[in-house]
Amino acid sequence: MGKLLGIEGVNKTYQSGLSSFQALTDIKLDINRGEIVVILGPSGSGKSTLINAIGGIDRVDSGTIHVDSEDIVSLNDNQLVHYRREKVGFVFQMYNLIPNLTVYENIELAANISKSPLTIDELIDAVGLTGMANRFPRELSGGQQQRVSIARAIVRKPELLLCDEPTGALDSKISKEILKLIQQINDKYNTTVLIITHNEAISAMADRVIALKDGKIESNTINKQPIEPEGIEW
Ligand SMILES: Nc1ncnc2c1ncn2[C@@H]1O[C@H](COP(=O)(O)OP(=O)(O)OP(=O)(O)O)[C@@H](O)[C@H]1O
Repeated sequence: MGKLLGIEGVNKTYQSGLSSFQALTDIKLDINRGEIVVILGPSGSGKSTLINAIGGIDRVDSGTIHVDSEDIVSLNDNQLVHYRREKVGFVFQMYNLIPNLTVYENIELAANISKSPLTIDELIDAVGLTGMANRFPRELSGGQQQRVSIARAIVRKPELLLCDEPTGALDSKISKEILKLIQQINDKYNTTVLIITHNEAISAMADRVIALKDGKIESNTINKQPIEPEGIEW
């Protein structure tokens, strides 16, 4: 399998006015290529801060974050843009689709900044949206919108798919379908997947479960028998 991500000694403090808040403390974490990792923790535990640092959206104060052999902490802003375009796909709780673009065009926008994107029509089929290429986001259900956002995230074939509460706005049945799609993508493209959630049930489908508490890693557990998302007891 081999290591994809190596995090060492990462700290992050937010300043607001005169007060400061330490959101991440001495994070150390290795993740292998092709793993599905669930990052669990209560609100405020630092999950988004950690995933945003891994995705090159946000900067940390100290430490190293190696993706392949490159330490992204040492990259300048332009290099970081390049890193995000080449290696990272993001999925958020609220889909963040562009309302006046169709399904096809939302995905195309992301494809356009890649040298060799996946074929959009094939991808629309693969995420279960056959026949919906010309619909606008408002003509889709929440689950369907999340499928578009997943297609948009993977059209550039990223090594890392970072999902921040991907099922936070969906009911349990649709959530399982979305998690199933994420698992299929992991299988098909060997994409390494990080899923942030406060829903402990989702950890049943993970290869590795990281528990965060007060900005620290409380546990890092290998799940020897990950289950299919449809079997998750919500
Ligand atoms: N830009 C910011 N400025 C100041 N404090 C921040 C900022 N962003 C996050 N924080 C604080 O850092 C802590 C960790 O936030 P983070 O969003 O990483 O937590 P989380 O585990 O993702 O929480 P949630 O599940 O609610 O999204 C929180 O206490 C939050 O208030």
